[in-house]
This record gives sequence, C-alpha cells and structure tokens, in this order.
Amino acid sequence: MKKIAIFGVGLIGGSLALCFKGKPGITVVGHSIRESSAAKYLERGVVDHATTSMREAAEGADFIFLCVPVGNLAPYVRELSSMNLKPGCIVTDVGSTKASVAESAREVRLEGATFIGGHPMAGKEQSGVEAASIYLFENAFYVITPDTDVPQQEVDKLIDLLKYTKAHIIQADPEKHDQIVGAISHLPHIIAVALVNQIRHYSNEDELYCVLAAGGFRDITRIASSDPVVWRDILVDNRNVLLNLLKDWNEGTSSFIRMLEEKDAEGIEEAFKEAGQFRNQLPERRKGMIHSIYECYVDVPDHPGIIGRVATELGNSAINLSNIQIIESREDVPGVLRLSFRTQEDLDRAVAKLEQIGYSVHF
Ligand SMILES: NC(=O)c1ccc[n+]([C@@H]2O[C@H](COP(=O)([O-])OP(=O)(O)OC[C@H]3O[C@@H](n4cnc5c(N)ncnc54)[C@H](O)[C@@H]3O)[C@@H](O)[C@H]2O)c1
Ligand SMILES: O=C(O)C(=O)C[C@]1(C(=O)O)C=C[C@@H](O)C=C1
Repeated sequence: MKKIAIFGVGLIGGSLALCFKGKPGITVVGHSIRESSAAKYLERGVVDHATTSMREAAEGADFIFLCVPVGNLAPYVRELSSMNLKPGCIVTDVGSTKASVAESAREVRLEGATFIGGHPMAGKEQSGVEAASIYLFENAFYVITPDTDVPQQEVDKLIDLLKYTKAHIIQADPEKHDQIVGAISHLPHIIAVALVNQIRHYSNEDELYCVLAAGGFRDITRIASSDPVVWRDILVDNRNVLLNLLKDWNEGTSSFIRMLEEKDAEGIEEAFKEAGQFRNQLPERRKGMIHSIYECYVDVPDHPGIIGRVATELGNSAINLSNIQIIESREDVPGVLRLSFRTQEDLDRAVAKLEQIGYSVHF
C-alpha cells in the first residue's frame, strides 16, 4: 500500500484526496489541527483515515502533500525535517507561491526524503473540504518546481501519482512561477477586491449600486469572494513581485485617466481592440484559462420548469451535465442558461441536441 498524507484537507487538499482515494494500492490519510475537522474529513468520505497527530500522518508516508495556507508551509516543512520520514518519501505542497517554500525546504534537511514544490492552476472562490471536487484539476495545468539537483526518478514518481488528477503537469523555476502567477492570478485578485470595496463604499450612500450590478461586475469580481486567510498569505509572500506589477497597473489606469481627460476616443477604442484581440486568441475551453469547463449558453423562454426540461432532454440522450445555472432571469425577458460539461464530446452532443429541438445555443 502507498500511503499519501494530506495536511490541510480543504478545497485543494480535499480535491487531491478525492483524486487519490480508492485508487489501487493507495491509502489516503488526512491531517487537521482540529479534531472536529478530522472527523468531518472521515464523515464526508474524503480520506481513508484522519488524525490530528502530525507524526502519525507523516509516519511511513510515501507522499506528503502540504495543502495549508502559504504562511504555514515553512513551519510544516521545518516540523517534518525533525521526523523520521520514510526513505524515498516525496514531500510536496500546493501553495500558490513557490519561491519561499522551496527556500525553506533547502534550508532544512528532509532526511532521506525529497521536496518538490507544486501548484495546481485550478481553484475556485469557495474554500474548505465542502468545496472539494474530484474534477477540480481535470485539464488544468499543474506546475511542479523541482530544484535542479532533484533526481529525475523522484520527479517521475510525483508525476506518476499526479496522473490521477488528470491535470497537465509542467515544470518551472520557482521564481519564474511567482512572477507569472503573480501577474495572471494574484494581481487579478487584488484588482477584484479593490474594485468591490470601491463599489461597497459607494453603495453605502445609495443601494442602487448593488441593485444594478450585473454581468460585467459579476464577471470581474467573482474571485473577490476568495478565502481571506489564504489570500492574505499569498499576497504577503509574493509582495515584491506584486509591488512591481501594481506599478505597471497604475500606469495602465493613469493612461486611461489621460485618455479620458483628453477625450482621446481613438486611444480608448484602440485599448479595447488590443485587449480583445489578445484575449480572444487565448486558448479557450481549457480549465485555468478563460473557460473553467466545457460550457455553452442557451437562450430559454422564461417559463417555470425550463431548467428541468433542458436537463431532461439532455438526460434522455445520455449527455452528462456537470452544472446548470440561470444567468439571466427577469419577468419580461427571456433567460439564459449556462450549461457546463466535463468533456468536449458531451458539450458537442448537447449543442447538437439542443439546436435540433429548437434552442439557440451560443458560447
Ligand atoms: N483556492 C485556490 O483557488 C487555490 C488554488 C491552488 C492552490 N491553492 C493553495 O492551496 C492551499 C490551500 O488553499 P485552499 O484553497 O485549499 O484553502 P482551504 O481554506 O480550503 O484549505 C486550507 C486547509 O488548511 C487548514 N489550515 C488553515 N489554517 C491552518 C493553520 N494555521 N494550520 C494548519 N492548518 C491550517 C484548513 O483547516 C484547511 O483544511 C494554499 O496554500 C493556497 O495558496 C489555492
Ligand atoms: O478560479 C478561481 O477562483 C481561482 O482563483 C483559481 C486560481 C486563479 O487565480 O486562477 C487561484 C489561485 C491559485 O493558486 C490558482 C488558481
């Protein structure tokens, strides 16, 4: 039996546990600092065993996944270095920053074990084991950041296990990772939070701000609902990268201020054109980029029971829906449903079926 120990069975740790649990020759042990959380992991069937003892979880483990907030990674690595880990054990983490944890692992000696940093580029704004999903990493990129002196066979051991996530594994240098992920993940979270808080202040004066907030505001601010502790740690840890990125961001907003002051209509149009062209050529329908899953939008009449009808049509054709959501529903206007599927094939079949029975489908 291969033992996989997961420290912090929340959104990411829980999703990993679900990917590994029940696979041949694998047993999954979850660790929490709280008795009640360990009990919950078992209750939800996410792990085979749960414990609050770090030593018990780590003892004899073939793989150790550290899935706690970034600020806790260094203390965990230090604590593990004082234990007798199983020879050949791979210690990895899922933190959203990679340079500092790699540095901590270099500073201590994990006797007989190897540290390889990791970061699945998939997530959501919800947190905790309740939000965990076996599908979270499917088709996403999963970055691993082994130091150059880590033997390839150790790297291969981790890659081989991660096949259960169905993610695409890529290797990167930790500093380069933090620079790039700072720009495409951490900076957007700061912008979303700053924007929501700006509107929150206005809405204290007039509630119409909240009433009128529609698709545009929702699209750009979903991630403002992310876990405060997790994000506090990420931003503090990657602050040097972020301070530089925010300087560039300020230049971008200053340029808009200039264009508005100078009534530079052409400049504004050009900025939208350039952004649109760049965004439209980003790979679509890939988790971790623009579409989190295989999705389409269906215009529907505003009739009671319409969701049931669409779901039944797809079910009758044995097409598996992974999610269905009303994104527009007002009394006098037709609605729009967002349908999500786990595979391109399901999406293609659903589009064909829905169009055949007269629905208008778009992407
Ligand atoms: N949320 C995302 O989208 C996302 C994506 C990829 C990677 N990550 C990284 O994954 C890690 C976990 O994030 P998550 O989203 O699963 O968060 P989460 O809140 O869902 O899970 C965090 C887990 O750590 C435990 N924990 C919290 N504080 C702790 C402490 N002080 N000591 C010990 N355990 C503690 C919690 O009980 C929970 O089990 C973070 O390092 C984060 O940067 C997050
Ligand atoms: O989709 C989301 O909600 C996420 O925030 C996921 C996201 C991202 O920014 O893309 C967030 C943090 C991670 O470290 C990796 C992925």
